[in-house]
Amino acid sequence: MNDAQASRNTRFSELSLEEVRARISSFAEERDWRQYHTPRNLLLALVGEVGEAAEIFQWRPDSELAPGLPSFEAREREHLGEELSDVLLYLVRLADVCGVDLAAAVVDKLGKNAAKYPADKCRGRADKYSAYVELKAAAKQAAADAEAEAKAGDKGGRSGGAA
Ligand SMILES: Nc1ccn([C@H]2C[C@H](O)[C@@H](COP(=O)(O)OP(=O)(O)OP(=O)(O)O)O2)c(=O)n1
Repeated sequence: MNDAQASRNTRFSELSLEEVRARISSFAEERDWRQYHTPRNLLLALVGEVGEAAEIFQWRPDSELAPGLPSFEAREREHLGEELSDVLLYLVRLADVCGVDLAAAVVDKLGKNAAKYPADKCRGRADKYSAYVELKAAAKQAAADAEAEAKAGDKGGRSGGAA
């Protein structure tokens, strides 16, 4: 990573997925909108908002879309933030009404991704994991090990947990 790339890296403000879940849930309840927030409607709304985010990029030259979007004006970056927020809000709400613990699912998926794409084998290559045929068995074993470890930790946590 060069200096220009490093200087673009910013941290997000603190916000948990649980807080987002609770706030969009209250927003819907206060408006009696649970009736509209069905899994299908929310998935369609999510895809629609992805399209709105895509509209911001479409037809622009590659030179304007370098990482960090250096040529974007403040209002354009704010607009992008609004559309990405809509995507996140509908995604979290969709997970909620589908009974998916999105925070847990994300942590689990990150672990699976790491097992499928070992850094030492994949660094600098964008191949799909299936290209690493010789690694598949090892990745599967690593995923199984991670699951067994998580289960063991879970049991330990439960048995040692408070009331
Ligand atoms: N039935 C609805 C309607 C809206 N929202 C919330 C979630 C989104 O964050 C935002 C979406 O609002 P709009 O449909 O008005 O979409 P935009 O904010 O993108 O407005 P526009 O389409 O004018 O750009 O409001 C919601 O939860 N449920």
